[in-house]
Amino acid sequence: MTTPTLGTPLSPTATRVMLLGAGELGKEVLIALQRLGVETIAVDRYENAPGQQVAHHARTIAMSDPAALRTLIETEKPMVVVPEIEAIATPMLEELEARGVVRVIPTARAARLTMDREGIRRLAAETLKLPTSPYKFCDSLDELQAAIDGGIGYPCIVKPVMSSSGKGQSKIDGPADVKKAWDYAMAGGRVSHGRVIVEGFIDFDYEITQLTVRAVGADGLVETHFCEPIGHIQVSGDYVESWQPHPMASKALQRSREIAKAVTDNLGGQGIFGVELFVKGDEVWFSEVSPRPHDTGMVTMCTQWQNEFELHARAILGLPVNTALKSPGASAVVYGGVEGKGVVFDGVAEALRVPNTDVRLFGKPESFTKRRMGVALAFDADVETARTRAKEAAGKIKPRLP
Ligand SMILES: Nc1ncnc2c1ncn2[C@@H]1O[C@H](COP(=O)(O)OP(=O)(O)OP(=O)(O)O)[C@@H](O)[C@H]1O
Ligand SMILES: NCC(=O)N[C@@H]1O[C@H](COP(=O)([O-])[O-])[C@@H](O)[C@H]1O
Ligand SMILES: [Mg+2]
Repeated sequence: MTTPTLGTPLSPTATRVMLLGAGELGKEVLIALQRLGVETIAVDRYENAPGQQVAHHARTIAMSDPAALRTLIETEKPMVVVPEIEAIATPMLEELEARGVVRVIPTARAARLTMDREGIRRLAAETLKLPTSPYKFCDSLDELQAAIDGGIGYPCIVKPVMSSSGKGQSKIDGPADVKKAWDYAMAGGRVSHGRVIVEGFIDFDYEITQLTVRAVGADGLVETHFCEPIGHIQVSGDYVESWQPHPMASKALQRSREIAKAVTDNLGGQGIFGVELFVKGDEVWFSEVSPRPHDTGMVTMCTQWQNEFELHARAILGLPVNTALKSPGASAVVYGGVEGKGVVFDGVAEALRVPNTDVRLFGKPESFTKRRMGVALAFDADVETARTRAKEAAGKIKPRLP
């Protein structure tokens, strides 16, 4: 591999990078790329997505439509395409990558395998033999009931195969919940699919995200770098709070990193991955992986010298990375709380008066009760103080209809 060269944006020498998905995570990747003089194209399914507001170019298409995706990539001719959400026509990305039209981050195969839960779960559990919850894939309510009766048992968790941030996910505690969970999954997936995964419930002590970076070293070979583990709390399958570093016994940390390395080695390419793991004592289960920055990793905006978005940008461009921690810290989510367009945010000044805090408002054009609209960040001498302050700051921000 040759040493990377960067060009001048909006000129014939520009290094052009396209983000497929331009939510809060993509917005920060775009900002990191812009700081390195990269020309950016932000694509999303709706107008004025957060990342579209900071990129050089904004495009709105149905990213799950293969023909629309191909036309866009062939027209815009980016050097690199960076998937930011799951719901993308990834077989088309594989085709374009195979034809040498574009480079996909980390690889088109990784984007395809992680776009639905089946690809990545079968790879982790069946090919790599990593420990996971027991699971079955089902295409009907009858199959779901049979899977539960046939061994998954209660409690268990049902998720659409294509969904994220807990959409369509629910816990089943007994036979009375099965139909409700099926109906909820059918309504909640990102692409209507009619297929779910049912997983046995893991009674973990805590869960972490192990951010793992594959970046090119001085010798031109890809090296793996680990961030400090991120602890988090999820409500209804969506993250509400995260902190870094999460204290871990050395054996559990070592096991977590072995699992993260096994999965990311197989997925390959360059970039950051968010490896989600459940931990009980020294036992560690693989849950899933994002081949991109992770929502719980937003905490790194106040805890690392190079946050997860900067790490992704650097790894993509073939530049060196530094995953060192700067300070313990925490993040807490600000939900919309209301339904409507053009919401206003009261209490930002009060939030920022909480010591050592910062705030990101994503600028999403429309609010839903449970849509993530912003995040509060706090650093401190210890994680517990940071958590308290991040939650206090988040609680002071009040979105309302204009
Ligand atoms: N088998 C399980 N046992 C126990 N808890 C689980 C299980 N599966 C999921 N959970 C809980 O639900 C959360 C969300 O699950 P998962 O990560 O699979 O959903 P997701 O929709 O992909 O979320 P995201 O896209 O935000 O990562 C997990 O972080 C965990 O707290
Ligand atoms: N867990 C995945 C995740 O957090 N993804 C982030 O949420 C955005 C979609 O938000 P929206 O549903 O509010 O449009 C995505 O674009 C990405 O930034
Ligand atoms: Mg998850």
